[in-house]
Amino acid sequence: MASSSSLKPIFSSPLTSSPTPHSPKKPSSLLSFLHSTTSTPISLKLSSNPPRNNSHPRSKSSAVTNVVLKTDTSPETTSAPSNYSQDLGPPLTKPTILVSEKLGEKGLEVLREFGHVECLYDLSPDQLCSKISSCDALIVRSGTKVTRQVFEASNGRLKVVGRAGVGIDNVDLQAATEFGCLVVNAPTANTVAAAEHGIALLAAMARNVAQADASIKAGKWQRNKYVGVSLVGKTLAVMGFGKVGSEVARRAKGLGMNVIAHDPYAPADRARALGVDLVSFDQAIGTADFISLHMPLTPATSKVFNDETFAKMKKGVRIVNVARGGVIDEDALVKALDSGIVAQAALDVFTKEPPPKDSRLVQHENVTVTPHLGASTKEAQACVAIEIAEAVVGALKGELSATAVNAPMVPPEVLSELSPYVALAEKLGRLAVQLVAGGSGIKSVKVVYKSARDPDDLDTRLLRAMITKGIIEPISSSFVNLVNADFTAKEKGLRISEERIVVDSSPEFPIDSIQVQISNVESKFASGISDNGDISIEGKVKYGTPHLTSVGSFAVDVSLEGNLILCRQVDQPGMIGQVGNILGEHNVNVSFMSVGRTVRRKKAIMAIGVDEKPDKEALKKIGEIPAIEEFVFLKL
Ligand SMILES: NC(=O)c1ccc[n+]([C@@H]2O[C@H](COP(=O)([O-])OP(=O)(O)OC[C@H]3O[C@@H](n4cnc5c(N)ncnc54)[C@H](O)[C@@H]3O)[C@@H](O)[C@H]2O)c1
Ligand SMILES: O=C(O)[C@H](O)COP(=O)(O)O
Repeated sequence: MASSSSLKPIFSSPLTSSPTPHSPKKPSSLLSFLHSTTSTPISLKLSSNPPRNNSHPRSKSSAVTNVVLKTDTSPETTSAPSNYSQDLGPPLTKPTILVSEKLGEKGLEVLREFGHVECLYDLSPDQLCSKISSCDALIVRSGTKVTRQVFEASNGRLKVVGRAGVGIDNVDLQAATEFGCLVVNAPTANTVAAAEHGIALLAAMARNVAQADASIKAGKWQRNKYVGVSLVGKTLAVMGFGKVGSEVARRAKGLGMNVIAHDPYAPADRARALGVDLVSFDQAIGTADFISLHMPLTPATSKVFNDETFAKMKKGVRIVNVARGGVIDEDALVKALDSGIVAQAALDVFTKEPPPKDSRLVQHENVTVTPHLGASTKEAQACVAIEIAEAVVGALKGELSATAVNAPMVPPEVLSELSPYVALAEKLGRLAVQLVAGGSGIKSVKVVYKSARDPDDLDTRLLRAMITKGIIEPISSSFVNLVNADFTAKEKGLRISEERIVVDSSPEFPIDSIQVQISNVESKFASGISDNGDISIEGKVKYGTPHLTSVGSFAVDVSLEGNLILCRQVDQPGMIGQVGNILGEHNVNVSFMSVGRTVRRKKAIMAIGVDEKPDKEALKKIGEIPAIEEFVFLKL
């Protein structure tokens, strides 16, 4: 509801430095969405903020002592985290990239061309935590645990974690998301290597290769002891029919095996195309002679092979695991081996790596082991290194990453089409929140997108993220980006609902207008309240730039650049001149002006775009003009 006391001038807290006038820039990069306020007036600043003890997700004022892009836009005037956006050309300092496990030389070359690369292997958790606050990116394999403590210790500096491989179970994704840190992986480069290793273990296990090798090297000649079993004609159950699983299936078919698979999410036609039947979990484990594991380690798959499930297997089954040790309850497997339910196992991965030296499982005579070598071929490692280096450099440069694990994937063509609307979305969020009295207590925001396109043909995730950023950043110390927008909104109890309305306009443009409504709050500016009692503002993209087109029930038309003064006045001649004169006397340059009224000679709203923030004296004089009933100064 509008407060009746809102007829007084509203002063926002002053900027700590004067903004440099700039034309709005289109956010040309993902990092713009990830790490900076988009298309706002930007000035290059050297920031040497003292470290702040931020207990939670990336604060805007996090400690950075390098060049940052500071956006002088929020009422709280806090500095944005360091940024290497392409928008302003190459960064003045090189980002620091920590590589904590061995990475192929070609990948390191890609990294060195872009940043300062530090290869520090075998860091303890404490060492990693103390190093990470000076790093912009971290590249790991499966041996480094990227825990919540690592993100906390990074103090907001870590922008991207690159996993040089597939499995991201060693990265705390929830924490990464909360801290707005992008996680990328290299999902395809080691697929064939892992599949080949699975087949190698399958054959080696069936023919006792490792045991026979050890025996002959120990001076024995045990031809009868190491009689094997044949693969041809046997049933192989592939558990997890993804990239590696399907390559294993293809190869096993070539060996003459009957292949079935279990994967709750795999499309049946892909399996059928390889001549593989998708079956239930129980059917797979109950009928297979060999079981090969290829699912990820998740809460749902953790120890999914346990006493109960081993009991359902065909006696004498043989198991290969090149996925993750954690999917097997290792104590249960030892029991199943001892009882003969499982005749043999071949394991490349373990719950704890390396496994304890005295592990009964590793030492079991019917078990063949390798030290997590699935991805370790020269070819795969060369490809993985290049793939992850390019992904990390791309993310630091602000390019879209095709392998982001914790951010919505927006195809480049959609991104380029949405760019001006992304800028509009953030500005509308930023304006709407500044109309709220007290600036806080917002619980419910509705966003209405009007578009000529079918609602299903409109991906609004980026826009929602930027509206969230626009609303939250001015009123809190949270740093919001594409990765953590939904999380941050939820954490703050802010419900953002979206409505898409199909309108009769040109489908050439993805969006006709965006309206932001904030309900159940009081407003500093009574005229910002629409007929339904919500603060409501609407904007459009015109000539490629964001425009404000309505405030409450008043139509205006002002380009969203610089700052904005909204006045409600009696609709009478001379108002523009009076306000313009005051601003001119105080050396404030007016960039745009628009007047909208509901009824002639009654009430009108004047929207004035200004390059500089008027001083208190100028704002006081505007407030003293008798016909001005209320006004508000807003920073974009
Ligand atoms: N040993 C190694 O060096 C090595 C190398 C590469 C991959 N891997 C591991 O192999 C696994 C598979 O890798 P990928 O590249 O094929 O991944 P992927 O994502 O392409 O395939 C995983 C498949 O598992 C399926 N799945 C998920 N939950 C399941 C469940 N409860 N039951 C059955 N299937 C389920 C998914 O639908 C998906 O199809 C991962 O754990 C990865 O980390 C290990
Ligand atoms: O998930 C993976 O990509 C594999 O397990 C490979 O892990 P590595 O990079 O530690 O060899």
